[in-house]
Amino acid sequence: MALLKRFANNWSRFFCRSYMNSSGCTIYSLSSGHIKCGVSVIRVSGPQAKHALRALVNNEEYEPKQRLAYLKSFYHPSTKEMIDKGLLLWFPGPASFTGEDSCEFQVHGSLAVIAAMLDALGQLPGLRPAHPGEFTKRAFFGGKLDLTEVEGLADLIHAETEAQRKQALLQSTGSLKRLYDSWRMRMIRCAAHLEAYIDFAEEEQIEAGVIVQLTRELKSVKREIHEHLNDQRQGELLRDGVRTVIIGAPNVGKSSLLNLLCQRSVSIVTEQAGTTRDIIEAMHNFGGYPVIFSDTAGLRKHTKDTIELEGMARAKKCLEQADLILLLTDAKALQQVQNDADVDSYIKSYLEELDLPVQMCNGKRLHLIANKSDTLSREELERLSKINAMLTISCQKQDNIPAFLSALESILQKLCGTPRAEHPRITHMRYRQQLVRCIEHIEIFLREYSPDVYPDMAIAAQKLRLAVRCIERITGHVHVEDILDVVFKDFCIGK
Ligand SMILES: Nc1nc2c(ncn2[C@@H]2O[C@H](COP(=O)(O)OP(=O)(O)OP(=O)(O)O)[C@@H](O)[C@H]2O)c(=O)[nH]1
Ligand SMILES: [K+]
Ligand SMILES: [Mg+2]
Repeated sequence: MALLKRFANNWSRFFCRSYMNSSGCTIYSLSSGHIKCGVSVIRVSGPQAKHALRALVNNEEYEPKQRLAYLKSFYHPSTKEMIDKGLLLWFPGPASFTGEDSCEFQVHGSLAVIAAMLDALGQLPGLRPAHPGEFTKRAFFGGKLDLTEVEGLADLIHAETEAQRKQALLQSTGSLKRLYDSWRMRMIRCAAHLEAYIDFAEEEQIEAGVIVQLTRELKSVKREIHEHLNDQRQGELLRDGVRTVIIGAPNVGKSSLLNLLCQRSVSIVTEQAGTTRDIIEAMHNFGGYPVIFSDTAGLRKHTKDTIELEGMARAKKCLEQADLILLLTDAKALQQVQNDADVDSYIKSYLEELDLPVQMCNGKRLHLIANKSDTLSREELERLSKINAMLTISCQKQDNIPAFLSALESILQKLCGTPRAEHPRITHMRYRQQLVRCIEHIEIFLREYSPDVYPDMAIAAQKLRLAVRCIERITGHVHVEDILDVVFKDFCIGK
Protein backbone atom coordinates (compact mmCIF):
# COMPACT_ATOMS: atom_id res chain seq x y z
CA MET A 1 0.00 0.00 0.00
CA ALA A 2 2.78 2.38 0.93
CA LEU A 3 4.46 1.55 -2.33
CA LEU A 4 1.31 2.34 -4.24
CA LYS A 5 1.01 5.68 -2.49
CA ARG A 6 4.61 6.51 -3.23
CA PHE A 7 3.94 5.86 -6.90
CA ALA A 8 0.72 7.74 -7.10
CA ASN A 9 2.25 10.73 -5.38
CA ASN A 10 5.38 10.76 -7.47
CA TRP A 11 3.42 10.55 -10.64
CA SER A 12 0.58 12.84 -9.83
CA ARG A 13 2.47 15.88 -8.65
CA PHE A 14 0.42 18.66 -10.14
CA PHE A 15 2.70 21.46 -11.14
CA CYS A 16 -0.01 23.69 -9.71
CA ARG A 17 1.81 24.58 -6.54
CA SER A 18 4.48 26.69 -8.15
CA TYR A 19 1.88 28.37 -10.31
CA MET A 20 -0.38 29.07 -7.33
CA ASN A 21 2.47 30.53 -5.33
CA SER A 22 3.74 32.70 -8.12
CA SER A 23 0.30 34.09 -8.89
CA GLY A 24 -0.44 35.64 -5.54
CA CYS A 25 -2.65 38.27 -7.09
CA THR A 26 -6.39 38.48 -6.89
CA ILE A 27 -8.35 38.58 -10.12
CA TYR A 28 -11.74 40.05 -10.94
CA SER A 29 -14.00 40.06 -13.93
CA LEU A 30 -17.50 40.41 -15.23
CA SER A 31 -18.64 36.79 -15.59
CA SER A 32 -21.98 37.34 -17.26
CA GLY A 33 -22.44 38.64 -20.80
CA HIS A 34 -21.13 42.03 -21.92
CA ILE A 35 -24.55 43.37 -22.87
CA LYS A 36 -27.29 45.24 -21.10
CA CYS A 37 -29.20 42.77 -18.98
CA GLY A 38 -31.24 42.44 -15.81
CA VAL A 39 -28.49 41.16 -13.57
CA SER A 40 -24.73 40.97 -14.06
CA VAL A 41 -22.33 38.81 -12.08
CA ILE A 42 -18.87 40.06 -11.15
CA ARG A 43 -16.47 37.58 -9.63
CA VAL A 44 -13.32 37.99 -7.58
CA SER A 45 -10.85 35.24 -6.73
CA GLY A 46 -7.62 35.26 -4.75
CA PRO A 47 -6.18 36.13 -1.34
CA GLN A 48 -7.60 39.68 -1.41
CA ALA A 49 -11.19 38.57 -2.09
CA LYS A 50 -12.42 39.26 1.42
CA HIS A 51 -10.67 42.60 1.51
CA ALA A 52 -12.38 43.46 -1.80
CA LEU A 53 -15.86 42.66 -0.56
CA ARG A 54 -15.25 44.60 2.66
CA ALA A 55 -14.02 47.60 0.67
CA LEU A 56 -17.09 47.53 -1.56
CA VAL A 57 -19.57 47.33 1.30
CA ASN A 58 -17.52 50.03 3.02
CA ASN A 59 -17.09 48.08 6.24
CA GLU A 60 -13.61 46.95 7.27
CA GLU A 61 -14.94 44.40 9.75
CA TYR A 62 -17.67 42.88 7.68
CA GLU A 63 -17.91 39.08 8.18
CA PRO A 64 -20.39 37.50 5.80
CA LYS A 65 -21.37 33.88 6.32
CA GLN A 66 -20.12 31.58 3.58
CA ARG A 67 -22.36 30.75 0.62
CA LEU A 68 -25.27 32.96 1.68
CA ALA A 69 -26.68 35.77 -0.42
CA TYR A 70 -26.74 39.22 1.25
CA LEU A 71 -28.55 42.24 -0.13
CA LYS A 72 -26.00 45.05 0.22
CA SER A 73 -25.17 48.50 -1.06
CA PHE A 74 -21.84 48.71 -2.90
CA TYR A 75 -19.63 51.80 -2.69
CA HIS A 76 -16.68 53.07 -4.67
CA PRO A 77 -13.63 52.73 -2.38
CA SER A 78 -12.14 56.12 -3.34
CA THR A 79 -15.20 58.38 -3.59
CA LYS A 80 -17.36 56.40 -1.10
CA GLU A 81 -20.19 57.07 -3.47
CA MET A 82 -22.83 54.35 -3.72
CA ILE A 83 -22.63 52.45 -7.03
CA ASP A 84 -25.57 50.05 -6.81
CA LYS A 85 -27.46 47.77 -4.51
CA GLY A 86 -27.25 44.03 -5.15
CA LEU A 87 -26.41 40.60 -3.86
CA LEU A 88 -23.12 39.61 -2.31
CA LEU A 89 -21.85 36.04 -1.89
CA TRP A 90 -18.74 34.87 -0.09
CA PHE A 91 -17.03 31.55 -0.94
CA PRO A 92 -13.95 30.99 1.23
CA GLY A 93 -11.34 28.61 -0.21
CA PRO A 94 -10.85 25.75 -0.67
CA ALA A 95 -14.58 25.07 -1.14
CA SER A 96 -14.93 27.48 -4.05
CA PHE A 97 -14.82 27.05 -7.83
CA THR A 98 -11.17 28.11 -8.04
CA GLY A 99 -10.22 26.67 -4.66
CA GLU A 100 -9.20 30.19 -3.57
CA ASP A 101 -11.13 32.73 -1.49
CA SER A 102 -13.76 34.11 -3.85
CA CYS A 103 -16.72 36.44 -3.83
CA GLU A 104 -19.45 37.36 -6.23
CA PHE A 105 -21.38 40.59 -6.74
CA GLN A 106 -24.73 40.44 -8.50
CA VAL A 107 -25.61 43.94 -9.64
CA HIS A 108 -27.93 45.58 -12.14
CA GLY A 109 -26.72 44.73 -15.62
CA SER A 110 -26.23 48.21 -17.08
CA LEU A 111 -22.98 49.11 -18.77
CA ALA A 112 -22.48 52.03 -16.34
CA VAL A 113 -22.97 49.92 -13.19
CA ILE A 114 -20.59 47.27 -14.51
CA ALA A 115 -17.99 49.87 -15.46
CA ALA A 116 -18.21 51.50 -12.01
CA MET A 117 -17.95 48.16 -10.20
CA LEU A 118 -14.94 47.09 -12.27
CA ASP A 119 -13.33 50.47 -11.72
CA ALA A 120 -13.93 50.15 -7.97
CA LEU A 121 -12.26 46.74 -7.86
CA GLY A 122 -9.39 48.00 -10.00
CA GLN A 123 -8.61 50.66 -7.36
CA LEU A 124 -7.90 48.03 -4.71
CA PRO A 125 -4.29 46.94 -4.09
CA GLY A 126 -3.41 43.42 -5.26
CA LEU A 127 -6.32 43.17 -7.68
CA ARG A 128 -6.13 42.98 -11.45
CA PRO A 129 -8.55 42.07 -14.28
CA ALA A 130 -8.69 38.34 -15.05
CA HIS A 131 -7.45 36.95 -18.35
CA PRO A 132 -9.83 34.82 -20.43
CA GLY A 133 -10.29 31.45 -18.73
CA GLU A 134 -8.19 32.45 -15.72
CA PHE A 135 -10.77 31.43 -13.10
CA THR A 136 -10.92 27.96 -14.65
CA LYS A 137 -7.14 27.84 -14.96
CA ARG A 138 -6.89 28.48 -11.24
CA ALA A 139 -9.46 25.75 -10.60
CA PHE A 140 -7.28 23.39 -12.67
CA PHE A 141 -4.03 24.32 -10.95
CA GLY A 142 -5.81 24.14 -7.61
CA GLY A 143 -6.68 20.52 -8.35
CA LYS A 144 -10.43 21.26 -8.50
CA LEU A 145 -10.82 20.12 -12.10
CA ASP A 146 -8.73 17.90 -14.32
CA LEU A 147 -8.13 18.83 -17.95
CA THR A 148 -11.01 16.73 -19.29
CA GLU A 149 -13.36 18.56 -16.92
CA VAL A 150 -11.89 21.90 -17.99
CA GLU A 151 -12.48 21.00 -21.63
CA GLY A 152 -15.97 19.74 -20.78
CA LEU A 153 -16.69 23.09 -19.18
CA ALA A 154 -15.45 24.96 -22.25
CA ASP A 155 -17.68 22.76 -24.39
CA LEU A 156 -20.63 23.41 -22.10
CA ILE A 157 -20.14 27.15 -22.50
CA HIS A 158 -19.99 26.74 -26.27
CA ALA A 159 -22.74 24.10 -26.54
CA GLU A 160 -25.31 25.04 -29.15
CA THR A 161 -27.52 21.99 -29.23
CA GLU A 162 -29.23 19.83 -26.63
CA ALA A 163 -27.13 16.73 -27.31
CA GLN A 164 -23.94 18.80 -27.13
CA ARG A 165 -25.08 20.21 -23.79
CA LYS A 166 -25.66 16.71 -22.39
CA GLN A 167 -22.28 15.44 -23.51
CA ALA A 168 -20.41 18.49 -22.24
CA LEU A 169 -22.21 18.42 -18.91
CA LEU A 170 -21.25 14.78 -18.35
CA GLN A 171 -17.64 15.51 -19.16
CA SER A 172 -17.48 18.69 -17.08
CA THR A 173 -18.75 16.74 -14.08
CA GLY A 174 -16.05 14.12 -14.36
CA SER A 175 -17.35 11.22 -16.45
CA LEU A 176 -14.13 10.95 -18.48
CA LYS A 177 -11.96 11.88 -15.54
CA ARG A 178 -13.27 8.92 -13.53
CA LEU A 179 -12.69 6.51 -16.40
CA TYR A 180 -9.16 7.74 -17.16
CA ASP A 181 -8.26 7.91 -13.46
CA SER A 182 -9.33 4.32 -12.99
CA TRP A 183 -7.10 3.15 -15.86
CA ARG A 184 -4.28 5.24 -14.53
CA MET A 185 -4.59 3.82 -11.02
CA ARG A 186 -4.80 0.25 -12.27
CA MET A 187 -1.64 0.69 -14.31
CA ILE A 188 0.13 2.41 -11.43
CA ARG A 189 -0.82 -0.54 -9.22
CA CYS A 190 0.73 -2.90 -11.77
CA ALA A 191 3.87 -0.83 -11.89
CA ALA A 192 4.05 -0.77 -8.11
CA HIS A 193 3.80 -4.54 -7.99
CA LEU A 194 6.48 -4.82 -10.61
CA GLU A 195 8.76 -2.51 -8.64
CA ALA A 196 8.10 -4.57 -5.55
CA TYR A 197 9.06 -7.63 -7.53
CA ILE A 198 12.27 -5.97 -8.64
CA ASP A 199 13.09 -4.75 -5.13
CA PHE A 200 12.19 -7.76 -3.07
CA ALA A 201 11.77 -10.78 -5.30
CA GLU A 202 15.00 -12.45 -4.26
CA GLU A 203 14.86 -11.83 -0.54
CA GLU A 204 11.19 -12.03 0.19
CA GLN A 205 9.96 -14.55 -2.30
CA ILE A 206 7.16 -12.54 -3.82
CA GLU A 207 4.92 -15.00 -5.55
CA ALA A 208 5.43 -15.43 -9.27
CA GLY A 209 1.63 -15.36 -9.40
CA VAL A 210 1.87 -11.60 -8.99
CA ILE A 211 3.38 -11.36 -12.45
CA VAL A 212 0.65 -13.47 -14.00
CA GLN A 213 -1.96 -11.30 -12.34
CA LEU A 214 -0.27 -8.11 -13.44
CA THR A 215 -0.18 -9.28 -17.05
CA ARG A 216 -3.85 -10.17 -16.90
CA GLU A 217 -4.75 -6.79 -15.45
CA LEU A 218 -2.81 -4.92 -18.14
CA LYS A 219 -4.48 -6.95 -20.86
CA SER A 220 -7.83 -6.04 -19.42
CA VAL A 221 -6.99 -2.30 -19.26
CA LYS A 222 -5.77 -2.53 -22.83
CA ARG A 223 -9.02 -4.17 -23.93
CA GLU A 224 -11.10 -1.48 -22.23
CA ILE A 225 -9.12 1.34 -23.83
CA HIS A 226 -9.47 -0.42 -27.15
CA GLU A 227 -13.25 -0.57 -26.80
CA HIS A 228 -13.31 3.08 -25.75
CA LEU A 229 -11.35 3.99 -28.89
CA ASN A 230 -13.63 1.95 -31.09
CA ASP A 231 -16.46 4.49 -30.92
CA GLN A 232 -16.93 5.61 -34.53
CA ARG A 233 -15.85 9.06 -33.31
CA GLN A 234 -19.36 9.67 -31.98
CA GLY A 235 -18.28 12.03 -29.21
CA GLU A 236 -16.09 14.08 -31.53
CA LEU A 237 -18.81 14.28 -34.18
CA LEU A 238 -21.26 15.56 -31.61
CA ARG A 239 -18.80 18.05 -30.22
CA ASP A 240 -17.47 19.37 -33.52
CA GLY A 241 -20.63 19.00 -35.63
CA VAL A 242 -21.29 16.47 -38.39
CA ARG A 243 -19.70 17.79 -41.57
CA THR A 244 -22.34 17.07 -44.19
CA VAL A 245 -21.60 17.79 -47.83
CA ILE A 246 -24.25 18.12 -50.51
CA ILE A 247 -22.74 16.97 -53.76
CA GLY A 248 -23.99 16.18 -57.24
CA ALA A 249 -24.16 17.20 -60.88
CA PRO A 250 -24.84 20.84 -61.86
CA ASN A 251 -28.39 22.07 -61.41
CA VAL A 252 -29.78 19.05 -59.56
CA GLY A 253 -30.95 21.34 -56.74
CA LYS A 254 -28.07 21.23 -54.23
CA SER A 255 -28.44 24.87 -53.22
CA SER A 256 -32.22 24.47 -53.07
CA LEU A 257 -31.68 21.56 -50.67
CA LEU A 258 -29.32 23.56 -48.45
CA ASN A 259 -31.84 26.39 -48.23
CA LEU A 260 -34.57 23.95 -47.39
CA LEU A 261 -32.51 22.28 -44.67
CA CYS A 262 -31.57 25.58 -43.07
CA GLN A 263 -34.98 27.15 -43.63
CA ARG A 264 -33.46 30.32 -45.04
CA SER A 265 -31.93 31.52 -48.24
CA VAL A 266 -28.25 30.76 -47.65
CA SER A 267 -27.23 29.86 -51.18
CA ILE A 268 -28.10 31.40 -54.55
CA VAL A 269 -30.53 29.31 -56.61
CA THR A 270 -30.96 29.95 -60.33
CA GLU A 271 -31.89 27.86 -63.34
CA GLN A 272 -28.37 28.37 -64.67
CA ALA A 273 -26.06 25.37 -64.29
CA GLY A 274 -22.87 26.37 -62.47
CA THR A 275 -24.45 28.91 -60.11
CA THR A 276 -22.57 27.78 -57.01
CA ARG A 277 -18.79 28.10 -57.16
CA ASP A 278 -17.52 28.52 -53.61
CA ILE A 279 -18.37 26.23 -50.72
CA ILE A 280 -21.36 27.66 -48.89
CA GLU A 281 -21.40 26.51 -45.28
CA ALA A 282 -24.27 26.70 -42.84
CA MET A 283 -24.36 25.45 -39.28
CA HIS A 284 -27.69 24.02 -38.22
CA ASN A 285 -29.15 22.46 -35.09
CA PHE A 286 -30.86 19.37 -36.37
CA GLY A 287 -33.03 17.83 -33.67
CA GLY A 288 -30.31 18.49 -31.09
CA TYR A 289 -27.44 17.39 -33.33
CA PRO A 290 -25.08 20.01 -34.71
CA VAL A 291 -24.56 19.79 -38.45
CA ILE A 292 -22.33 21.82 -40.72
CA PHE A 293 -23.89 21.64 -44.15
CA SER A 294 -21.77 22.47 -47.18
CA ASP A 295 -23.27 23.31 -50.53
CA THR A 296 -20.82 22.73 -53.36
CA ALA A 297 -20.29 23.47 -57.04
CA GLY A 298 -21.93 21.00 -59.43
CA LEU A 299 -19.48 18.33 -60.61
CA ARG A 300 -19.06 17.25 -64.20
CA LYS A 301 -16.32 15.97 -66.46
CA HIS A 302 -14.85 17.77 -69.44
CA THR A 303 -15.05 21.42 -68.50
CA LYS A 304 -12.37 23.94 -69.37
CA ASP A 305 -13.83 26.88 -67.47
CA THR A 306 -11.19 27.88 -64.91
CA ILE A 307 -13.69 29.19 -62.33
CA GLU A 308 -15.76 26.02 -62.61
CA LEU A 309 -12.63 23.88 -62.30
CA GLU A 310 -11.63 25.70 -59.14
CA GLY A 311 -15.16 25.30 -57.75
CA MET A 312 -15.03 21.58 -58.47
CA ALA A 313 -11.62 21.22 -56.83
CA ARG A 314 -13.02 22.89 -53.71
CA ALA A 315 -16.07 20.62 -53.76
CA LYS A 316 -13.82 17.54 -53.83
CA LYS A 317 -11.69 18.83 -50.98
CA CYS A 318 -14.85 19.45 -48.98
CA LEU A 319 -16.00 15.92 -49.71
CA GLU A 320 -12.74 14.51 -48.38
CA GLN A 321 -13.29 16.23 -45.03
CA ALA A 322 -16.97 15.30 -44.75
CA ASP A 323 -18.48 12.82 -42.31
CA LEU A 324 -21.72 12.45 -44.23
CA ILE A 325 -22.38 12.74 -47.96
CA LEU A 326 -25.76 13.68 -49.39
CA LEU A 327 -25.41 12.64 -53.01
CA LEU A 328 -28.07 14.55 -54.91
CA THR A 329 -29.33 13.60 -58.32
CA ASP A 330 -32.16 14.48 -60.66
CA ALA A 331 -34.96 11.94 -60.22
CA LYS A 332 -35.28 11.82 -64.01
CA ALA A 333 -31.82 10.24 -64.19
CA LEU A 334 -33.05 7.13 -62.36
CA GLN A 335 -34.85 5.46 -65.24
CA GLN A 336 -32.81 2.28 -64.84
CA VAL A 337 -33.31 2.02 -61.12
CA GLN A 338 -35.95 -0.58 -60.30
CA ASN A 339 -34.98 -1.81 -56.84
CA ASP A 340 -32.55 -1.43 -53.94
CA ALA A 341 -29.83 -3.41 -55.70
CA ASP A 342 -29.90 -1.01 -58.65
CA VAL A 343 -29.22 1.92 -56.34
CA ASP A 344 -25.70 0.70 -55.64
CA SER A 345 -24.81 0.37 -59.28
CA TYR A 346 -26.42 3.73 -60.03
CA ILE A 347 -24.29 5.36 -57.31
CA LYS A 348 -21.15 3.85 -58.87
CA SER A 349 -21.97 5.12 -62.32
CA TYR A 350 -23.07 8.51 -61.01
CA LEU A 351 -19.80 8.96 -59.08
CA GLU A 352 -17.97 8.05 -62.27
CA GLU A 353 -20.00 10.67 -64.17
CA LEU A 354 -19.08 13.24 -61.51
CA ASP A 355 -15.42 12.26 -61.85
CA LEU A 356 -15.32 11.21 -58.20
CA PRO A 357 -13.16 8.17 -57.41
CA VAL A 358 -15.20 5.75 -55.28
CA GLN A 359 -12.39 5.56 -52.71
CA MET A 360 -12.95 9.25 -51.95
CA CYS A 361 -16.24 8.23 -50.36
CA ASN A 362 -14.89 5.16 -48.57
CA GLY A 363 -15.46 5.08 -44.85
CA LYS A 364 -18.07 7.84 -45.03
CA ARG A 365 -21.82 7.55 -44.86
CA LEU A 366 -23.30 8.26 -48.26
CA HIS A 367 -26.99 8.66 -49.04
CA LEU A 368 -28.53 9.05 -52.44
CA ILE A 369 -31.33 11.58 -52.74
CA ALA A 370 -33.37 12.07 -55.89
CA ASN A 371 -34.68 15.62 -56.29
CA LYS A 372 -37.34 17.11 -58.55
CA SER A 373 -39.86 14.33 -57.96
CA ASP A 374 -42.48 16.78 -59.23
CA THR A 375 -41.16 16.27 -62.75
CA LEU A 376 -41.82 12.51 -62.68
CA SER A 377 -44.88 10.73 -64.03
CA ARG A 378 -47.12 9.05 -61.47
CA GLU A 379 -45.79 5.61 -62.40
CA GLU A 380 -42.18 6.74 -62.16
CA LEU A 381 -42.77 8.31 -58.77
CA GLU A 382 -44.51 5.19 -57.49
CA ARG A 383 -41.61 3.01 -58.62
CA LEU A 384 -38.96 5.21 -56.95
CA SER A 385 -40.97 5.66 -53.77
CA LYS A 386 -40.86 1.92 -53.16
CA ILE A 387 -37.07 1.85 -53.11
CA ASN A 388 -35.76 1.99 -49.52
CA ALA A 389 -32.10 2.58 -50.33
CA MET A 390 -32.76 6.17 -51.45
CA LEU A 391 -35.18 9.02 -50.88
CA THR A 392 -37.13 10.86 -53.50
CA ILE A 393 -38.06 14.47 -52.77
CA SER A 394 -38.98 17.74 -54.39
CA CYS A 395 -37.30 20.79 -52.93
CA GLN A 396 -39.45 23.07 -55.02
CA LYS A 397 -42.82 21.49 -54.23
CA GLN A 398 -41.72 20.40 -50.73
CA ASP A 399 -42.76 16.83 -51.47
CA ASN A 400 -41.74 14.05 -49.06
CA ILE A 401 -39.72 16.50 -46.99
CA PRO A 402 -40.91 15.30 -43.52
CA ALA A 403 -39.80 11.75 -44.38
CA PHE A 404 -36.46 13.06 -45.63
CA LEU A 405 -35.90 15.16 -42.51
CA SER A 406 -36.70 12.30 -40.15
CA ALA A 407 -34.42 9.96 -42.13
CA LEU A 408 -31.66 12.54 -41.83
CA GLU A 409 -32.27 12.89 -38.12
CA SER A 410 -31.95 9.17 -37.53
CA ILE A 411 -28.73 9.12 -39.56
CA LEU A 412 -27.38 11.89 -37.34
CA GLN A 413 -28.51 10.07 -34.25
CA LYS A 414 -26.60 6.98 -35.37
CA LEU A 415 -23.52 9.03 -36.16
CA CYS A 416 -23.49 10.93 -32.87
CA GLY A 417 -25.04 8.36 -30.54
CA THR A 418 -26.51 9.38 -27.20
CA PRO A 419 -24.28 10.74 -24.46
CA ARG A 420 -24.55 8.53 -21.39
CA ALA A 421 -22.81 8.69 -18.06
CA GLU A 422 -21.90 4.98 -18.10
CA HIS A 423 -20.19 5.38 -21.47
CA PRO A 424 -18.18 8.58 -21.53
CA ARG A 425 -16.91 9.25 -25.03
CA ILE A 426 -13.78 10.64 -26.55
CA THR A 427 -14.50 14.24 -27.48
CA HIS A 428 -11.06 15.51 -28.47
CA MET A 429 -8.56 14.25 -30.98
CA ARG A 430 -5.89 14.81 -28.32
CA TYR A 431 -7.41 12.12 -26.08
CA ARG A 432 -7.53 9.67 -28.96
CA GLN A 433 -3.88 10.23 -29.85
CA GLN A 434 -2.72 9.70 -26.28
CA LEU A 435 -4.90 6.61 -25.81
CA VAL A 436 -3.51 5.04 -28.98
CA ARG A 437 -0.01 5.71 -27.69
CA CYS A 438 -0.93 4.29 -24.30
CA ILE A 439 -2.05 1.03 -25.88
CA GLU A 440 1.18 0.88 -27.88
CA HIS A 441 3.25 1.15 -24.70
CA ILE A 442 1.18 -1.53 -22.97
CA GLU A 443 1.62 -3.78 -26.00
CA ILE A 444 5.37 -3.28 -26.01
CA PHE A 445 5.43 -4.10 -22.33
CA LEU A 446 3.35 -7.24 -22.77
CA ARG A 447 5.40 -8.36 -25.74
CA GLU A 448 8.78 -7.88 -24.12
CA TYR A 449 7.68 -8.96 -20.76
CA SER A 450 5.73 -12.09 -19.94
CA PRO A 451 5.94 -14.51 -17.01
CA ASP A 452 8.18 -16.88 -19.00
CA VAL A 453 10.55 -14.27 -20.39
CA TYR A 454 12.90 -12.52 -17.98
CA PRO A 455 14.17 -9.28 -19.41
CA ASP A 456 15.50 -6.36 -17.42
CA MET A 457 12.59 -5.61 -15.12
CA ALA A 458 13.59 -2.02 -14.50
CA ILE A 459 13.31 -1.37 -18.23
CA ALA A 460 9.97 -3.18 -18.29
CA ALA A 461 8.69 -0.93 -15.51
CA GLN A 462 9.82 2.09 -17.52
CA LYS A 463 7.63 0.96 -20.45
CA LEU A 464 4.69 0.83 -18.12
CA ARG A 465 5.44 4.32 -16.87
CA LEU A 466 5.24 5.61 -20.42
CA ALA A 467 1.77 4.11 -20.77
CA VAL A 468 0.62 5.85 -17.59
CA ARG A 469 2.19 9.08 -18.79
CA CYS A 470 -0.11 9.09 -21.84
CA ILE A 471 -3.21 9.07 -19.64
CA GLU A 472 -1.67 11.75 -17.47
CA ARG A 473 -1.17 13.97 -20.46
CA ILE A 474 -4.90 13.78 -21.11
CA THR A 475 -5.94 14.56 -17.57
CA GLY A 476 -3.19 17.08 -16.88
CA HIS A 477 -1.54 15.10 -14.10
CA VAL A 478 1.85 15.74 -15.63
CA HIS A 479 3.48 18.80 -17.05
CA VAL A 480 1.34 19.73 -20.03
CA GLU A 481 2.32 23.37 -20.51
CA ASP A 482 2.30 22.90 -24.28
CA ILE A 483 -1.37 21.98 -24.42
CA LEU A 484 -2.66 24.40 -21.79
CA ASP A 485 -2.65 27.37 -24.15
CA VAL A 486 -4.71 25.39 -26.62
CA VAL A 487 -7.16 24.23 -23.96
CA PHE A 488 -7.71 27.66 -22.42
CA LYS A 489 -7.67 29.73 -25.58
CA ASP A 490 -11.40 29.22 -26.19
CA PHE A 491 -12.48 30.38 -22.77
CA CYS A 492 -14.14 33.71 -22.34
CA ILE A 493 -13.22 36.36 -19.82
CA GLY A 494 -14.89 35.74 -16.48
CA LYS A 495 -14.76 31.95 -16.63
N1 LIG B 1 -38.97 21.24 -60.79
C1 LIG B 1 -38.12 21.37 -59.82
N2 LIG B 1 -37.13 22.25 -59.91
C2 LIG B 1 -36.28 22.38 -58.88
C3 LIG B 1 -36.37 21.61 -57.71
N3 LIG B 1 -35.39 21.96 -56.90
C4 LIG B 1 -34.68 22.91 -57.51
N4 LIG B 1 -35.21 23.19 -58.71
C5 LIG B 1 -34.77 24.15 -59.69
O1 LIG B 1 -33.56 23.68 -60.29
C6 LIG B 1 -32.74 24.78 -60.64
C7 LIG B 1 -31.36 24.58 -60.05
O2 LIG B 1 -31.47 24.63 -58.65
P1 LIG B 1 -30.21 24.91 -57.74
O3 LIG B 1 -30.63 24.74 -56.35
O4 LIG B 1 -29.57 26.19 -58.13
O5 LIG B 1 -29.30 23.71 -58.22
P2 LIG B 1 -27.76 23.46 -57.89
O6 LIG B 1 -27.55 22.00 -57.89
O7 LIG B 1 -27.35 24.18 -56.68
O8 LIG B 1 -27.08 24.10 -59.16
P3 LIG B 1 -25.54 24.53 -59.34
O9 LIG B 1 -25.09 25.27 -58.14
O10 LIG B 1 -25.59 25.40 -60.54
O11 LIG B 1 -24.78 23.27 -59.60
C8 LIG B 1 -33.44 26.02 -60.13
O12 LIG B 1 -34.12 26.63 -61.18
C9 LIG B 1 -34.39 25.49 -59.10
O13 LIG B 1 -35.55 26.31 -58.95
C10 LIG B 1 -37.46 20.68 -57.64
O14 LIG B 1 -37.64 19.97 -56.65
N5 LIG B 1 -38.28 20.60 -58.72
K1 LIG C 1 -28.21 26.32 -60.59
MG1 LIG D 1 -25.90 25.55 -56.37
